[in-house]
Amino acid sequence: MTHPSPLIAITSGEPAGVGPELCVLLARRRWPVRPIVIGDLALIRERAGAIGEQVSVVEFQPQSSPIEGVLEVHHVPLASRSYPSRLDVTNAGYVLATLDEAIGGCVSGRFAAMVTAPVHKGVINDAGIVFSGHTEYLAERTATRRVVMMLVGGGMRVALATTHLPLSAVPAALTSELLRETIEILHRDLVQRFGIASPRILVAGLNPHAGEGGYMGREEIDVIVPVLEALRAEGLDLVGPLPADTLFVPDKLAGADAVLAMYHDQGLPVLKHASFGGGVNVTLGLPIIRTSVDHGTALDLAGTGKADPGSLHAALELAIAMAGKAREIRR
Ligand SMILES: NC(=O)C1=CN([C@@H]2O[C@H](COP(=O)(O)OP(=O)(O)OC[C@H]3O[C@@H](n4cnc5c(N)ncnc54)[C@H](O)[C@@H]3O)[C@@H](O)[C@H]2O)C=CC1
Ligand SMILES: NCC(=O)COP(=O)(O)O
Repeated sequence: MTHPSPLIAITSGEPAGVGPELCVLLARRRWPVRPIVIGDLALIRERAGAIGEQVSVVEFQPQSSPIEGVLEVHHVPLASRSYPSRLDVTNAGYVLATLDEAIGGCVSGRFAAMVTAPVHKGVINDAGIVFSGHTEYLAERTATRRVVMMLVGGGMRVALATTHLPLSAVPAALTSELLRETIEILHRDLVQRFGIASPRILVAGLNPHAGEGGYMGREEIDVIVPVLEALRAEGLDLVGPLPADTLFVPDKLAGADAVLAMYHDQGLPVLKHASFGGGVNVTLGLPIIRTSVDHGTALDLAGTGKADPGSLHAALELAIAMAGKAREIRR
């Protein structure tokens, strides 16, 4: 008996950005799952036309069998017609509706995972909706108290202890509770979602030279070291706190399964330098699987067909691998 291919939701993101056309390009490849784009059917057809892609775009019918080379779209209507590069606050609710559709489908088990094309945080906030990113939105919508953002690319996995907050707010946000829970989630998901039996995690310090014995900041002494010692006593393989400037040299990374950076721009520039266009953003700690592109809406490229689909492809590949691991665990 043949099993139907798992469905994976691909949210098409900000309609004026490159997300819709990157979704169109998914149809060029054969996937071992059934990718279902979530977005406005007419928009996806329009963007396929704009970039000269000859692909049949049809409305997703759960009862029908997938047809090779045909792009299936679960239709969520735009509020207003969208034009490449032209942000429109009236479509902010639409963007969130596509996310809600995918989240609901993952929670109910209809979708095996969700993959997100980029959204524009600014225009959603301009519409009067407080929104700092998918990561925080997914946590709220799935009632998950703590999630961890991790990027995968260039042979590295880089997780973040803090994400979208001003740099000046980072030290106060780095509490023992946050750090402990972040490391626990990272360790657990590396085991369960990535199949790494005993992950080794390199942990960065916050301050230059990891605080230089307290002369350049005390967060290492007061927060990071005590948390690492407590978790090591529970059997976790943690190295650090390491000075962030030399943590990413190849010798240090060899043998490590992941790096934990203390803030967004401590970890991500290194990873993006190594993998931009092919990196993947994963949200750990959720009850569902979510991966995403490593780039933003690229409004400067929207509608031109010049945007590189590599990161969306890598995000779908990783979601497929993670969904496969989840099926193995359930068996
Ligand atoms: N996963 C998500 O939803 C993400 C959303 N964003 C949002 O995107 C918006 C724009 O952010 P920016 O900082 O301008 O970053 P961006 O990634 O949109 O653009 C930065 C540069 O990278 C280029 N670029 C981006 N994606 C590309 C691709 N696929 N192929 C070729 N070149 C590409 C752009 O043309 C631009 O020159 C912001 O609102 C930001 O919050 C940013 C990162 C991730
Ligand atoms: N820098 C990563 C980013 O902005 C994407 O965040 P999210 O929307 O995946 O939470």
